[in-house]
Amino acid sequence: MPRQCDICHDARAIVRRPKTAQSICKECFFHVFETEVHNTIVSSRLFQRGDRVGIGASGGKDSTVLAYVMKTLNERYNYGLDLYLLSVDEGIAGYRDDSLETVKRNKEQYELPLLIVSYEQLYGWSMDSIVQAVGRKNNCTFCGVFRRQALDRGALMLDLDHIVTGHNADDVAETILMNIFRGDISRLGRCTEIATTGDGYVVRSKPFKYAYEKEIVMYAYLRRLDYFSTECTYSPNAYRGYAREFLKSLERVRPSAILDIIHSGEAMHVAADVQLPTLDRCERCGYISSNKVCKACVLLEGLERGIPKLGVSRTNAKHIEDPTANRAVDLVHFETLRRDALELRRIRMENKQTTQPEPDASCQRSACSCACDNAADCS
Ligand SMILES: Nc1ncnc2c1ncn2[C@@H]1O[C@H](COP(=O)(O)OP(=O)(O)OP(=O)(O)O)[C@@H](O)[C@H]1O
Repeated sequence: MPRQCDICHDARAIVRRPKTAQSICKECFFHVFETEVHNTIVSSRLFQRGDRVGIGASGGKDSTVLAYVMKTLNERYNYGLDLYLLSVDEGIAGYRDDSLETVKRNKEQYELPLLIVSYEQLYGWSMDSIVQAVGRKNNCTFCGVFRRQALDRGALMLDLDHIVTGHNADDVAETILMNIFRGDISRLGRCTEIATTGDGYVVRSKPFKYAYEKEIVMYAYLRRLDYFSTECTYSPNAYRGYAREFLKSLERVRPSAILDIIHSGEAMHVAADVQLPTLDRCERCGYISSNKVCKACVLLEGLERGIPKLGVSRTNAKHIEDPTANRAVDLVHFETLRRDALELRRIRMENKQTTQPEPDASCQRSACSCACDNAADCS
């Protein structure tokens, strides 16, 4: 006889939750998955009403589920967020161009505005051309550093308050393990935080911090979401690969290992007398950096001078030229982007004020979209 759902005791169970070992039906699975993400958002106070939130959208399963769930929760619980899709085109033919087609379909399906920024446009180099210059060995370093900054640049172009990414519990646990193995305590502290200030202007957070990758895949499958599932054509990050293997082997014996590692990481504290790197702004492009020149600028200089290894290791980074020297590709300074964003905001506020409807004195509703600025559905 088919097993009944452990939650509603009515429908047939079709999912066994790795997190709790419960066997549950499809509707209960959707409900618990979405409610857990909502609880994470509320208990961490991730957003404020009116926030402009960009969803880092790669077209893969995590960010596609994130876009769907963020839209659903925003409507269900009336968060009052303005949601956007923000994608980075790294310039990887046969991979990112195809996954961005998925994001363009998601834009229509979820009715969310989309901005795509590309490495070519921002840095003058696509990943395909970087790999030609660097080879396959260290290309992930370039991609990771450039993507992080590209998302922050895109966020300023859209005047966002916040970026959410689809990093899930498995990703967080892997990163904790990697930072422990490397003894990188400053990163260890940051990687367990659910929200960070990224470039110093835009908050960045991981609403899926406690969501298991397996459940995200199940959710995407059961909701029949449109996502892209091919792996990147270039070599995967080898070190993360080891941490992932190790985590998977722990999860096989003890499924709670993923959450256990996250909670242990959260409980670790750096002793007060340990000196951590201080963050300042890059002298060239204004991006947040613990050195005079940020990693992206050093990597770019290496590419332009034909010494692509410059910046790949920490010691090489010291051999850069005069930090103020002109280069072939000048990144738009972050302060310029920031000023443009503030100007955009000013114009938007002005437009909002001139197009506001007159307050409706007779309106008695608590949820109201007339000028009393409550919420939706005031008739
Ligand atoms: N090209 C991109 N454009 C926008 N956001 C991105 C891009 N690549 C990654 N991200 C963001 O960073 C998160 C983690 O990226 P990662 O490369 O680890 O991919 P992933 O675990 O395969 O996620 P996904 O399934 O969403 O591709 C993604 O969920 C997404 O929010």
